[in-house]
Amino acid sequence: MTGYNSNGDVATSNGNHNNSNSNGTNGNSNGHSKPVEYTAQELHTKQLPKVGNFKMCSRDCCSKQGGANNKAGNSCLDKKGGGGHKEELVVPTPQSLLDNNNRIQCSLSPEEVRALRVLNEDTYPYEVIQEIADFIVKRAGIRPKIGIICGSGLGSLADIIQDAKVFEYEKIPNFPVSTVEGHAGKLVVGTLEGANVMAMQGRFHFYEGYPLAKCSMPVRVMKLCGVEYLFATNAAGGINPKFNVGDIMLMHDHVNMLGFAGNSPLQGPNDPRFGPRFPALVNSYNRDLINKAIEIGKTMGIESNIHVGVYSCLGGPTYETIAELKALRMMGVDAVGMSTVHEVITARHCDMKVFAFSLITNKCPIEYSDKKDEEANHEEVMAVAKNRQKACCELVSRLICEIQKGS
Ligand SMILES: O=P(O)(O)O[C@H]1O[C@H](CO)[C@@H](O)[C@H]1O
Ligand code: HPA
Repeated sequence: MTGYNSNGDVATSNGNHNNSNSNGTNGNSNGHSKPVEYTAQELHTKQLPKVGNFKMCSRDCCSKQGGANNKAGNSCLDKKGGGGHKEELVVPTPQSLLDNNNRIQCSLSPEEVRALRVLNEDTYPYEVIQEIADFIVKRAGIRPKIGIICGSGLGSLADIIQDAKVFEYEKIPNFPVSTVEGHAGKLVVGTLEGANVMAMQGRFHFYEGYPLAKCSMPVRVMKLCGVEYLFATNAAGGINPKFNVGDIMLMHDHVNMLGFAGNSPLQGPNDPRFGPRFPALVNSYNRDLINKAIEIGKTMGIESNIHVGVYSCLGGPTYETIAELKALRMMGVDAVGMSTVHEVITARHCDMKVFAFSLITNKCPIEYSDKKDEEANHEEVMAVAKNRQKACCELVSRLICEIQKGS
């Protein structure tokens, strides 16, 4: 296995991470050029290459180009050599990096190694998150105070932002990409009700294959951009039998099912620049904002559609079984989804104020039935979200207006 030790050095599974081969000399025994040398500091200071230019390389490919077995060193990994991918940044397969003694043999630059490391590691170093935040703030020209995460089909929450600067996730260095329908994959920065805001039109879910720390990494980006308030929204199934499709549940607590299974966005070494090792989560959902939202709901004439309740996040992408739904209800859960909790944990860890709500897009069945129309599906989720986007937008804008009045 290839990995990185705490110094940022490339290491192989046998723990050998020095830059010499079995003869104690540098590189080239298999045609790949000199092994990479870099310091941990270097890994954190260089501009990152664009992912779009990456091309995969395998040992076979190297062999064809005269790589692994070529004494002349004409590897496609060696950009100075006679390799086939000279013009491109090559992402090597792990095997192609190892010589016959299982030692790293390649000519990746420190920047390339760092980009690969960020791509492959579960957690993001503080410095990388700082770079992403700087990238956004510099181009947006403002420091946002409120961060919004748009739930499935609720991307219109970002469409009401004025003087918007839009960043596609793909064009933000080291940002993951959205893969779910109803999550456009854009970051929108601008103003709403006079407040500087940034909104994620598209969030990252565990079931997309991202580790939780990666799913909620944008919350840390928000923090380093200057965000003080996180507004997290989601589409969810209503478990509380009093909830109807189209209702809004203001989250006042959560049950972290992924946490029960030993998974947390805060797993791994803790960086105290973000927050403490053991953060408390009681009072995670700002009571003042919940009360204000209830008042706003009354003035909007939708008080009977507004509830306060407990959300639970499961890993997805399957919707829940009847037995799971019954268990969740017994645990006091009112609405269920596949997101938000890891974002809230990350936001509370770095001391952001949190407001979150679920749009109830479907009623979860609690009895076995053959009726197909009682089964949850993503098309229905998005259709309901589209129908209720006006109310959700109004709630969010008016709450931001209240925050602005108080500041
Ligand atoms: O939580 P959001 O992103 O709103 O999306 C919800 O809708 C999708 C399922 O229809 C899942 O991703 C679930 O989490
Ligand atoms: O019923 C649901 N279950 C899980 N996630 C969801 N997202 C929308 N509806 C649901």
